[in-house]
Amino acid sequence: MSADPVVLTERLIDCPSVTPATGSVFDVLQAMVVPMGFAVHRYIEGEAPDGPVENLFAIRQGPAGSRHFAFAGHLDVVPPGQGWSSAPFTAERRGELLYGRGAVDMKGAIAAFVAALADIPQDAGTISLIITGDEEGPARYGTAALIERMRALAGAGEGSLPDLCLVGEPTSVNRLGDMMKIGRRGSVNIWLTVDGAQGHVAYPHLADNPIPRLIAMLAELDALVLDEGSDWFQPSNLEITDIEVGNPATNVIPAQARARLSIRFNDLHTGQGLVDRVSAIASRHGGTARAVISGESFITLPGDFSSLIAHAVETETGVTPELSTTGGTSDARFLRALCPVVEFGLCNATMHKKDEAVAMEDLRVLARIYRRIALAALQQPSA
Ligand SMILES: N[C@@H](CCC[C@H](NC(=O)CCC(=O)O)C(=O)O)C(=O)O
Ligand SMILES: [Zn+2]
Ligand SMILES: [Zn+2]
Repeated sequence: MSADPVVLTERLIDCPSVTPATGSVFDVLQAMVVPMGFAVHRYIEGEAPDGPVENLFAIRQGPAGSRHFAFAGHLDVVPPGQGWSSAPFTAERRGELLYGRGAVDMKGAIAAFVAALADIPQDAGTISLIITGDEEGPARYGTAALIERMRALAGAGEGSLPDLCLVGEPTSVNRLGDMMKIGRRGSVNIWLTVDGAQGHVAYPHLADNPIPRLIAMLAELDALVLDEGSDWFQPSNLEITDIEVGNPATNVIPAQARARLSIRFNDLHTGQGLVDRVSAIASRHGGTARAVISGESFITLPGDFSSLIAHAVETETGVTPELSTTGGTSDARFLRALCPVVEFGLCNATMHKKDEAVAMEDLRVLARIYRRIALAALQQPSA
């Protein structure tokens, strides 16, 4: 089996795996790591619409008492959308770039994990891969469920929980190595409903139109300034992401109007605090709010772990990574329950877009960075 991360990325891209992912893409990953001595545990959980989701935990035990370092990521990808120059699920090399859905987010990083592992001796310590088939979606049966399985395995003596974990999300911006993520803002999605009374538009006194109340509610919510940012985080933001009435008739006042919000919040807030605040505003306008808190904000404060990652990046690229908490959330919000987590990966300019592409040389450099990180993390004294 080739350990060239470009070839490994091609094999993964060639398996369609839109969220929720199961099956062939996991078969391919399993075939890559079993010859390296990894024990592979695979689980399929959940039903439509949020499942079934496949998750994979692969572990190679080091000497007794050795440290355990984990690479984490996702094999699911967002839908390709329209307008690609080549087939999104057939990897294609053009010039210095490799094209295909998942090239940077994040099959390329998983290929780089594998290429790095091929070059790490078993006696260096315990290494694992924590790979989900639902990071891009609701994640109901994804990494959180896999963590439960890992805890059960560890309890049964069939593995151990990691001491440190690196998530390979595409954190770099303009060039490989310029940014790593040491934390993430929290995320909450809120569905708003305003009920009225249906009726004829020419007889409004016999109806109650919910739309003006929804508009007033959204205007008040949209005007909120949640904060100005904090020591480690950018300001929180509230975005209206959908407005829906679904009224096909020109002469009917509808019975109900709905909207949806997404709030990305920093460490000055909790998800529940924001839900309570939005609910109070909704209620003043005669509406209701239903919320799903995806995750709270978190930070892995700069220290030995972030330093060793920065050192590996600097050694291979000459670039000093900025320590950031910007952007969306990630599965690090679940993994932080196990151990300190930091994220580092490829350039993210084409993620979720048509013609997603990775520089093939970046894949090779990333594999070398990941190898350095794993070896250094396994040698780090226990806290
Ligand atoms: N469905 C959940 C979680 C969605 C996770 C998603 N993450 C990214 O897009 C990563 C991008 C980056 O690295 O900045 C997100 O933040 O939407 C939810 O809605 O919270
Ligand atoms: Zn991703
Ligand atoms: Zn993504």
